[in-house]
Amino acid sequence: MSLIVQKFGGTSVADCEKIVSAARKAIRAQREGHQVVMVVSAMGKNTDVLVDLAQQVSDNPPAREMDMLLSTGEQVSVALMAMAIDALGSKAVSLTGAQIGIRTDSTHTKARIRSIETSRVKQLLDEGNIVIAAGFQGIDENLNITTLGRGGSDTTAVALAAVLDADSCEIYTDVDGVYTTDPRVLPDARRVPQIAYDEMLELASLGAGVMHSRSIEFAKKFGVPIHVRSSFTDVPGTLIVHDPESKTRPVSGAAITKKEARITLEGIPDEPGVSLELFRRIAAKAISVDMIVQNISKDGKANISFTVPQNELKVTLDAVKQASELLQPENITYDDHVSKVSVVGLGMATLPGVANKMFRVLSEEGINIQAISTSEIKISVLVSQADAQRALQAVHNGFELDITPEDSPTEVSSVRVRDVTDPAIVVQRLREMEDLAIDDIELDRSQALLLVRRVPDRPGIAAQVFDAVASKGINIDVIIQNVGRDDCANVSFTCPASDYEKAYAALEEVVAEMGEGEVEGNREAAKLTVSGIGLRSHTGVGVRMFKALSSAGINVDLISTSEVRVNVIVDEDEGEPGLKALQAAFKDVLLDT
Ligand SMILES: Nc1ncnc2c1ncn2[C@@H]1O[C@H](COP(=O)(O)OP(=O)(O)O)[C@@H](O)[C@H]1O
Ligand SMILES: N[C@@H](CC(=O)OP(=O)(O)O)C(=O)O
Repeated sequence: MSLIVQKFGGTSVADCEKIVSAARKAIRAQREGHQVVMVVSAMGKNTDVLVDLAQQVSDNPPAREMDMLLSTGEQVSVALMAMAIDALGSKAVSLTGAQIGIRTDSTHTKARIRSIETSRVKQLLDEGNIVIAAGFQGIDENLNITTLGRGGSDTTAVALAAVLDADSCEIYTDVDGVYTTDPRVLPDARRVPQIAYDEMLELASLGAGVMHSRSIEFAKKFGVPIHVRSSFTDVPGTLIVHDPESKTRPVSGAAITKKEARITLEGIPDEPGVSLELFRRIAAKAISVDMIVQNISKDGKANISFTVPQNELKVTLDAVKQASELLQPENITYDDHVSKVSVVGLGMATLPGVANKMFRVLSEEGINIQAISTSEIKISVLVSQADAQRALQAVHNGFELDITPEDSPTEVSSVRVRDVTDPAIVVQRLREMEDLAIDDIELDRSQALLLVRRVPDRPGIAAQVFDAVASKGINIDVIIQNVGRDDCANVSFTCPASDYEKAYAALEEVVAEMGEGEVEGNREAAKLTVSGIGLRSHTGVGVRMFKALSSAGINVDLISTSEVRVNVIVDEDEGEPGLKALQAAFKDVLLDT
């Protein structure tokens, strides 16, 4: 008999009428012959209400007690759901995370799943029940209640689908699928019939709140197709699978994170181990650092900027202060009113010209780019919060995301291509639940690194620089722009070493036109890439990387991060030893491919 996991988010169970309607959906699926596991979130904005209550009694509520409190929201809704199903004449049993046996680590409010018991759920299903699981919660080894981070019910649903070998994992929500960008922010966003795991992973981690990014990590790792659909209509929705919607489009979606904070350390030593000292302390506080931007140094000094969620600025600054005792930065600056606008697409890796197009579109809108970070399948820019909405609209129009690609699939089908249900595989899945998985560690020795230092920090600069380079037919790889001092910015990028001279000449022309800036470069650079799943959400990945490189005495010139890749640029002669150091550092999590 096939098994379906159906997840209903807060908006889909916001009132009793909606609970009854969700109950009907589950009963219908059961009558069609499926076993049904429901995963249910807290009603409406109930979790926010609970957070608010906590803040009324304490400025700094203990994380353990937050979990005790927040988990009650889901307990209310699962019980009501079971009652609704019972009243409609079907059998149902509700279970908390602990009752299912969702074991997590002890990182309260951001716990990671370690294993899931399946026996009780399976038995209840075999007895003809609809099993209703409380989303977003688990229990640690000391029986403390934990929660998986805001939005974590998606992760509960996909994790249950993975361990139960479900045929389908349906995410019911208040939108009828995944859109090219948040339809509430941009009304001309378009629903896509299909999107690739890697794209959704990046989009979710860059602000597309429709899915919790860790749920996509699970789905990708275990090959679970996710079907996002509406609780209120029968529109076919969106399938999240391995392949993208279109093979001809470079960009599949855009996202915005409105509330970010940027922190910059100016004038720190440009030596092996510096990044490690900084990010080790931040990772110890379980903060996911985003958009790390490091520029190569002048006079032995480097600048590092990075972003964190606005509400984590204070804790991050504490960690930065600790690191500063050792690093002695000349200056620390921060801005807690920045937004990040990103475009994502698997096609970007092979179709050229995406970056300069994005910068051009923003420049035409007169929007100043404060920082840039790119990886193979995403480009992110940091802009002021006041410009964010206009920036999103401009890139959405610029990449014609509102227009359906010609090769877009016409049908959405959520049936899983089942792999072999070998008990040994399931046991292994349980053991590996949320482990870091590295697919590959690569060394690319054919890169050159170029830098334009001290360009004026005003709208249109990035467009001017990258239009000039692109017009010479040069394929740009990683781009980094950092916040500079004295209203100046530094722009770095890599390109094939064979194009180094051409790129250098193009930059000199641009600098001459601008009347400001200095060009520098290194024809002999190497790119080291670690790719896998959960690189950003596993806060220790950067630390492991920087530790390995610094122990081998290797200095990092430039860093770019994304959810699925971390790239570092080093001198070419340090490429080979760097590769060996990274292979040794990630040996335990490197997948055999
Ligand atoms: N790319 C996107 N596609 C669809 N919805 C998105 C996207 N980005 C953000 N969203 C937002 O995600 C919301 C659904 O997520 P959420 O409110 O967490 O729902 P639920 O309560 O069902 O978990 C939508 O209402 C929409 O505003
Ligand atoms: N109720 C939790 C967990 C969750 O995933 O909710 P939703 O499915 O409504 O995003 C939260 O608000 O974070």
